Formats: sequence, structure tokens, C-alpha cells
Amino acid sequence: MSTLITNIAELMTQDLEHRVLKNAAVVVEGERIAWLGSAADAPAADDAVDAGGRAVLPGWVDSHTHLVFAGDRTAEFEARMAGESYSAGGIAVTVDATRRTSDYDLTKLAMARVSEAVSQGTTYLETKTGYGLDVEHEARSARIASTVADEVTYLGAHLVPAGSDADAYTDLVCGPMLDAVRPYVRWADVFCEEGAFTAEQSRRVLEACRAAGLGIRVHGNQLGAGPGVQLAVELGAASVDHANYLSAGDVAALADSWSGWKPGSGTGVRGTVATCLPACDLSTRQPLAPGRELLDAGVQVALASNANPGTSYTSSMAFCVATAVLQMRLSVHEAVRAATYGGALALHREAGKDADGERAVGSLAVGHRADLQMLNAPSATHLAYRPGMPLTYAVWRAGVRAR
Ligand SMILES: N=CN[C@@H](CCC(=O)O)C(=O)O
Ligand SMILES: [Zn+2]
Repeated sequence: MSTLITNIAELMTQDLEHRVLKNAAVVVEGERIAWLGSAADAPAADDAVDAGGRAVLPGWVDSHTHLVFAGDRTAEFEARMAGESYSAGGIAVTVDATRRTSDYDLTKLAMARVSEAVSQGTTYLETKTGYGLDVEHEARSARIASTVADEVTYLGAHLVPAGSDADAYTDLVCGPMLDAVRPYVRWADVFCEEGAFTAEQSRRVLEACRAAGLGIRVHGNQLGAGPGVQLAVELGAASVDHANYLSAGDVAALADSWSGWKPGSGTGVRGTVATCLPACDLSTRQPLAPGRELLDAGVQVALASNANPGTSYTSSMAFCVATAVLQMRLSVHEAVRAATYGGALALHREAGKDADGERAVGSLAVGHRADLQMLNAPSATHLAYRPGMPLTYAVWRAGVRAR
């Protein structure tokens, strides 16, 4: 079954050549993109959709969310808006509520959050554990996450639970807890920050998880300068997320990590993506991550929602893109790229693999997964020009119409 989507005013491909086509068309066949180009040259298909002069771009790749949780942190948010600052300790409130929620209810909550994201144009989504913090509940979160998200990250090292010794808890994270989550996860993460895990503890977690075959990522430099970025680069993490407080040395280390990468062909050795989380920065009143500076230095940048109940209770990637343009000084093309191709790069899914039939996501090209969104607007510029407007008009996820 094939579908021709035609009469597209602007097709922002985010492919390796950064092509933006006018008066374009796309053919979707099964789960893949079978053809794209000028509408005048489009081949016939079983079915046709008239875009009516709207814009089409890749679906958002949200490479950083925490969706498996229960409970509410409105009071903490209100206190923060009244002047209090965010601290890692708030995580414990969500851990408590999450542990007290049944599998069925927790799954329903997570599924509803994924649906919310998809209805706003997200077509590929990562989510993390991290609100279980004991072997039983981390394994449960990982299992539930694996039923609702495309990619699952083990974040047992989110917070040292009250009453636990930090080093003993780190041993647990590196040992029995890792064994219990291992069947469900592809990535491991650590919150390397004052009040969470030290550099030494973070290193132990990342090394143990890497040895177990997981890809690694880091929450770093969110609340102040710290060792997260350097550790992430040194250990070859796929991404360091937050990256608000960066020294010149941090930016240089991230840039250096990309020296073996050829952006024009998408080949070579990937470095560490800097994943900026602007919705979180606004909600915690932190300075926005220096996305402009990172791009100018040659760092590959992603934008993600960081949807979670504490610091960023939104899965709106369009909001992140608008903020990146309006306040972080990215161009629309750069911001959309960071929210699509950048996220895919941070998840090592930008190129796909022939061997297991895994298709590339985050950009539009023949053979890639047919993950597309159509805006109720003639160009992607409207994402920033009309911030906050409900511009998602249609969504295809792996070739299936999801909205
Ligand atoms: N920074 C650490 N973890 C989350 C917040 C989790 C929470 O406060 O519940 C984040 O990415 O912002
Ligand atoms: Zn996070």
C-alpha cells in the first residue's frame, strides 16, 4: 500500500544535504519513504493526500523524556515560581507516588503521555527509568517503558534514595539493579550533579553499564559547572543532556569529540551530542543552554523536551523549537534539525542499519522510516513565528497515520 502526499509547499528534509524542497511530494510505502521530490514528477500511488500548500518535515525525535511516573509536583512548581530554586531532592516525591501505583495504572499514564507527544508531531521517543530507585521498581519501570517508547534508558542513578549510603547504592545500580533492567533497556544514564551523583560514582555507573553492552548518556552541568560534560566525552557517551553551565574547555571537548565525524556523509566516529532542554531551563529558571555557541564551535546539538513532572512538564517539541529560535538564537532550520536529526544522532538512529531492518529516523530520504509531520502552515518558520499555536495538522509514524 502506497500513499502520495502531494501539494507540499515546503518539504524540509533535514537530510545530509539539508534540502528544503518547494512544491514537493512524498510517497510513503509501508513503513518507509519510497520517493520524494518535485510534485510535478511524482509517481502514481494507491492513495493520495493533498497537503493543500502546507509544510511537511520529519516527525520530532524526542531523545530525552521521563514518562514512567505517577503523582504531581504542582506545589513544587509553584514554590519555584515564587522564588525557590530547583534541587534534585524533588525526585523523591515522584518516586514515592510511582512506587505506590499499580503496573496497570503506571502503564496507562505512560501510554497517555506518549499519545500526547505523538499528537504533537513526535514520532520517535526515548524514555527513562529513574522513579523506581530499587531493584524491583526500576525493573518494573524499564519493562513498562519498553512497551510504550522506542528507546529505553536505565536511570537507576537518578537520586540516592533517602536513608541509603551513596556508595552502597551505586554498587546496587552497577550490580543487581543493572542485571534486572538489562533485558528492557538499550541505554544507561546518570545524573552527575551536586546533590545527585559525584563524578566518581557516575564513572562507576557508566563504566559498568557500558561493560554490560549499554550505550551511555549523561545528565550533566544542569545546575552549575561540573564534571558531567568532560566525563561524558571521555567515556564516549552518545549525549550529554542539559549542558547549561559550560566552560570554554567543556565546549572545546564536545567540539573535539566530533573531529572524526563527517557531517556531509554522516559517516565516521560519532562524538557526544549536546542535548539542550529549553523547556526545562524555562521551568527551572536556569539560563538557557548555549546552543548557539555549541553549534558555532562545531558541536552536534539536539533539542529534547525532557518531559517529566519536576523540571519540564511538557512534551511539546514545537515549544522547544520556538524557544531555541526566539531565545537561543538558532535559525529555524537549525532548531528543527536539532529536534529531528540531532535527536536521532543522540540515539544513534540517524543512519539505520540494514542488517536488522532498522530504518533511519530524524530525516526524510528514500528508505528512511516514514516519520513525518504536516503543519497547518506553509513553512516551518511558522513554528517560531506563531509560537504556542496548535500547528500539528497530520502525523505519520512508521508510515501509519497517527493523527
Ligand atoms: N535532572 C535530573 N532529572 C530530571 C528531573 C527529574 C525530576 O525533578 O523529577 C531532569 O532531567 O530535569
Ligand atoms: Zn532528564
